[in-house]
Amino acid sequence: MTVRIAVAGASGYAGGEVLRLLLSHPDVEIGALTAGGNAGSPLLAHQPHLLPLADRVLEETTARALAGHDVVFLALPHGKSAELAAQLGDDVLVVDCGADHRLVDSWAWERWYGGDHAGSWPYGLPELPRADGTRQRDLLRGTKRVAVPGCYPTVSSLALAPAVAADVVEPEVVVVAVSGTSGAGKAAKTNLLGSEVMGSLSAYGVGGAHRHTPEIVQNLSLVADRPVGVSFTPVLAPLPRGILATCSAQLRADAGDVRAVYAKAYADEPFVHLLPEGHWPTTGAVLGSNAVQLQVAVDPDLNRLVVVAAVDNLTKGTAGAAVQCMNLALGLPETTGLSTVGVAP
Ligand SMILES: NC(=O)C1=CN([C@@H]2O[C@H](COP(=O)(O)OP(=O)(O)OC[C@H]3O[C@@H](n4cnc5c(N)ncnc54)[C@H](OP(=O)(O)O)[C@@H]3O)[C@@H](O)[C@H]2O)C=CC1
Ligand SMILES: CC(=O)N[C@@H](CCC(=O)OP(=O)(O)O)C(=O)O
Repeated sequence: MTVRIAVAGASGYAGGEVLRLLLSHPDVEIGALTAGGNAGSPLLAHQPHLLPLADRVLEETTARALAGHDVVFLALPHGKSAELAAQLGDDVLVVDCGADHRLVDSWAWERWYGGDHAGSWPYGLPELPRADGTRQRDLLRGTKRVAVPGCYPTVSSLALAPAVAADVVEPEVVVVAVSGTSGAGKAAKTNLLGSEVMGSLSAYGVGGAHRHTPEIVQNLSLVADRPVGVSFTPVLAPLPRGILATCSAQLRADAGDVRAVYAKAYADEPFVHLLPEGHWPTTGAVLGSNAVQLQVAVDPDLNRLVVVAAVDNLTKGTAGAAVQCMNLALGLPETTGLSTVGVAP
């Protein structure tokens, strides 16, 4: 089977990573590549690493340019996907890397993003356990629409889901996650341009103010089948890629062997790995791979669970998840075109 794909937002970080992965995917032929203001310029001017596509010129992002493809990846700024997606046929698989279709509740969309809610699509975190004992991947098989998760919700939901699902922690969790700058996208922002970010770490969206808070709440509440409170603090770090999340929650008195809970939860998952005891996740180890590395510890003085998790924000945090979900939706082996091997050093 060969599927013809288009990428809207091909000049950006997420679109570029989708293309990097798809260039190694055996079942894909790359069709239209579109952009916003950079339409008309060569792809190579924006993605110098994508040499096999050196002859490609970016087109304007329109439904017409994206028509005639089996799969369309949308890697556009928030709020730009919904209108475009509505113009793409129901028979086309649309994989949206943006936030437009992630949140189920309209009030949450309006509070955190503003404007009209476009409705929710099947959420693209295949490994997420559901309260009924199934996994989220069951909702992705054969779907024609996928809402790819945000990068912070991916890593923190996977870090906490086993403990929440097994009901071994109190339903109030704390996440502090350090991210590389590519998470913010290419669009120039003065605080990302160099001097301010290099050699410095800075927290932002503090005090429950980041728009990923409701997404993490939504995921963990789905896992628990009851409301879960989330205190989330993101931190910007001077590195191009990667997120390291430190997540914690109060253990119940009778929690038992939490490590065994994690080992069982992810035993059959190809991309989520509980590291052997004594090893700790690092962003460097998952660079360019679709892997999530986890390690768990119990603070005996506080009886608190601490989970450390690492992902590459552009791979499992966006484009890798997008390709993984495409595989599921098309009935291909879930791991096709995706690696769990990072780049070191
Ligand atoms: N970066 C990350 O780690 C993650 C990103 N995402 C999501 O992926 C999406 C893309 O993010 P990212 O690649 O980082 O962002 P970038 O800023 O790097 O890229 C944005 C892309 O969208 C295009 N674009 C911008 N405005 C318009 C417009 N009005 N009409 C058509 N195209 C437009 C840009 O084209 P041009 O070059 O012409 O301006 C560019 O191709 C976002 O929704 C983001 O939330 C999700 C998870 C993680
Ligand atoms: C470092 C940084 O700025 N990160 C981004 C999150 C990127 C991401 O995954 O999320 P979306 O797809 O929801 O944009 C932020 O905090 O807004």
